[in-house]
Amino acid sequence: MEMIQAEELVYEYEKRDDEGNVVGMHRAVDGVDIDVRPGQFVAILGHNGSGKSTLAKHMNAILVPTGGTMWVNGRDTKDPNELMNVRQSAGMVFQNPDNQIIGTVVEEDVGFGPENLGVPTDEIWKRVEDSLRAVGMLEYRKNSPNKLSGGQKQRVAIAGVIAMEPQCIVLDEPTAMLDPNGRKEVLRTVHELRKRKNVTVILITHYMEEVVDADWVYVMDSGHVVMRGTPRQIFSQVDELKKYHLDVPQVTMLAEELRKRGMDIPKGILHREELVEYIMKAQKKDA
Ligand SMILES: Nc1ncnc2c1ncn2[C@@H]1O[C@H](COP(=O)(O)OP(=O)(O)OP(=O)(O)O)[C@@H](O)[C@H]1O
Repeated sequence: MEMIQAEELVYEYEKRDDEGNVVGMHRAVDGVDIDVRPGQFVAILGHNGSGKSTLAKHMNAILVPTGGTMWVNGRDTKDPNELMNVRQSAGMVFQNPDNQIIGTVVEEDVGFGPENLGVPTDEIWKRVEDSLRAVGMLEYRKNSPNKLSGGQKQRVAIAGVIAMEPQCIVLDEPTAMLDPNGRKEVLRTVHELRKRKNVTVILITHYMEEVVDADWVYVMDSGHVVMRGTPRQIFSQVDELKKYHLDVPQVTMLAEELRKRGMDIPKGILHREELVEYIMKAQKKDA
């Protein structure tokens, strides 16, 4: 069974005038099909306003479709009886860590989720410890979240989500407000989590570098999925991506430049080491 499945998903927001009267509808997601299998790392790319957040909010029933269907762990999110199950299956991490952290002490904050689920107290403490360890924040358990860096706060927010033991974690531009170090920290944490807990990860981002290790990539534009494939397939299509106002990772761009100038390098290079190998080979051939 798929972990996340959308079929012909449509979501329309109401457009309102200054007085608050509904003056029309705006279709933010327009007939989207996606499939995410358990344990996969799937990335969703798209420039501002392409509908990524609206789609993400369907994955734990913050929004329910106005057309089509979203299943989370096999459950239709439109069914009110499944709400708890859906919310427990897929945890969400948002852009701004300040809006997600409510506790005044780190460990208390991480414990809120399981507490709300009615988890017994000693089990809560076990989960808090385990989750903080998984994101590398255990030594900060007694700290006040206010004093942490953006990256650390975001890792606490992630710990708060995994303490609820979801099978799937949806991260909606979790690094958008972070400096380069914070971004690296959070990304490393997400990858560690996948390895240790085998959770399904859905990462919404517009940083191309964050996508190279994904199993599958969806590109969105104007509410539609316009490209889908492995990172290599997606980043081989530099011109197509430009059409959707997206770049390719720097290393892919550099490889593309060299390829255009006649060096024997294939399309869709994703890793620096790969590029170095090809350059070395090309040099040897010339020598
Ligand atoms: N609450 C809302 N009410 C009305 N329109 C909205 C609302 N939220 C988003 N929209 C509109 O829906 C479209 C898709 O927005 P969405 O936030 O899903 O895109 P996004 O790809 O996540 O963008 P970003 O990268 O800026 O977060 C945009 O045109 C946006 O203006």
